[in-house]
Amino acid sequence: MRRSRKPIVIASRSSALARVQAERVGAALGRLHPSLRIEYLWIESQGDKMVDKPLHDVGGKGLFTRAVDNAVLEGNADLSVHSLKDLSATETQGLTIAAVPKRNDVRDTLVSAEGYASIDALPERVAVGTASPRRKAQLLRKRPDIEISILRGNVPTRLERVMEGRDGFGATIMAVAGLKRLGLTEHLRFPIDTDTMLPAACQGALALVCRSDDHVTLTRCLPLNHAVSAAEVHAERELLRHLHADCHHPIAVLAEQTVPDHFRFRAEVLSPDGAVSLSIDERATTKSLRRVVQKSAARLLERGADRLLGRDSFPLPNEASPAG
Ligand SMILES: NCc1[nH]cc(CCC(=O)O)c1CC(=O)O
Repeated sequence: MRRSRKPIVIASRSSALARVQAERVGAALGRLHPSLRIEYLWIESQGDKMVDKPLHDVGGKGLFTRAVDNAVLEGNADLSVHSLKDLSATETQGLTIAAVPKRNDVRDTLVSAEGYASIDALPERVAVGTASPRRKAQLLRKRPDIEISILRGNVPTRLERVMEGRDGFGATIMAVAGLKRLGLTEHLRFPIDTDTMLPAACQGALALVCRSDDHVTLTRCLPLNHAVSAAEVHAERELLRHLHADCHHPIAVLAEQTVPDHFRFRAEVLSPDGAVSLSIDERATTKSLRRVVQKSAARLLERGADRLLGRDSFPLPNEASPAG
């Protein structure tokens, strides 16, 4: 058939991490469909070019994904591969997540030239570079003395700036998954357990995105979907939607299957300075997960999550201060 000779075109950002991720997915699709040619369309995003400013100043994280989304929407590519953490929790009109492969390590890790083994071990007033409001708030919550400064750029650049001690950064926090995928495992000596630092929604997971009406690509991608990972990340994205939040907000959320059919669902909403935090820690079954997410969101909102997220200028009620 002619159709099977048409290549499958995968669009992706051109950063080192994005390339590795897209090529892994391409290789897996190639193994599933040996008669298909796999081609790549590398797109340098606006966000990758502007590394010195906070994301919200350069136009939000849509900058990283919009050009790639458009390539798929316009038919220049069949599929895009993203770190799911970088995607908005609301799907772009006309696109859908075709598959979520098995999720990688969800944790963050502490990276420093000095080899500090934990957040507690960091020296007083050390400068930690991060552009993540979540990591900033979580660090300040544990260590209010730490000086946070903005460190953006792709993973190898950030690593280099910290390891060479340039610009005075004493340490940074990175996702374990990104370092693993890039083969930078020598920097994975000090992972932070999820009780100490709950990760961002969908950390460690990839998304294969295609046009919602492209049943050929949807069908081809389906075998790459990992049902448990998909259930976890869908729960995490649902919490973000209930809270009208994304990764610009100091929010952490993790759904994890503990034993088949049973999940632990944790979330944390912080004030930007880490002074206040609200957390929830729930159990759910596959069947109840959706309801548990919804109830958790309602409870976080009741306890003042909206105000923590800066949607209201009212002072915080007393019960919302540092206990949570
Ligand atoms: N924000 C950038 C980003 N998006 C996805 C990853 C790593 C891989 C992942 O979490 O899936 C990273 C790097 C990091 O946070 O250190």
